Amino acid sequence: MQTELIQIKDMSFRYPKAQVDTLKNIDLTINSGDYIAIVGTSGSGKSTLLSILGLLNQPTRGEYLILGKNTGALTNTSISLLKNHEIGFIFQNFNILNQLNVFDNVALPLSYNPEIKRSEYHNKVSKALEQVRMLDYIKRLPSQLSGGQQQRVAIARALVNEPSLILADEPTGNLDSKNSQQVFDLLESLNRNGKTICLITHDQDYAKRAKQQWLITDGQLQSQ
Ligand SMILES: Nc1ncnc2c1ncn2[C@@H]1O[C@H](COP(=O)(O)OP(=O)(O)OP(=O)(O)O)[C@@H](O)[C@H]1O
Repeated sequence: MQTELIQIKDMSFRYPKAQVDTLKNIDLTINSGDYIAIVGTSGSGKSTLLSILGLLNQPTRGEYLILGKNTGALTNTSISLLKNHEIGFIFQNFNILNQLNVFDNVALPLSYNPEIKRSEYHNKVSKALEQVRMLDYIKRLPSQLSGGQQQRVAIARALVNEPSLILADEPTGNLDSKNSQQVFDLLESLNRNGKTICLITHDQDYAKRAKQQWLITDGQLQSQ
């Protein structure tokens, strides 16, 4: 049975000191197991919507619920915990730390999770690296990996806490077409295995590979 993971209700967002709303009256439901793509041109509001979904910004009006919890009613500490436990981020520029090896990069989100003991790190990191077929590279530094491999490490880091939702912001923006294919194949296989994915992209062709498409135009979201 599908459960409602994310509910956004009549939500608008305005940046401090801005004259107009960047996001306007958005309604969006994401169920567990969904794979949705949000497409839009530059400046349409994709990253802003992602910042709301990822709990980096709070709506100015309207509601954002995760697993039935109204995020507007939570303390900053609860928001941080929710972000760390329930959301895995994948960015265009990988955002992995060059001075840390693959193991330490993937383990990073675990260190913000007080419920996880150090003795559990190895199993959890190995499991995440196995899912992206990077276990053989566990001791390497990022500089010893290709761009595609670095992005797979970043995906493992997004998976390590077993979050409810994966948010992928232009995950192949810095990759060639072969590596991009591999990343999308990987996202699809994660989704087949039950992961809920929200992809943000300006690329219609990649968006079509998701199960559902939404278009954002000038801060307004509509189903495709
Ligand atoms: N910190 C900010 N303060 C004020 N306005 C902002 C801020 N960040 C973004 N904006 C504005 O909000 C609008 C949407 O920006 P956003 O970055 O969400 O678009 P985008 O669709 O992700 O664009 P791109 O594809 O170029 O990354 C733009 O008009 C932008 O100028």
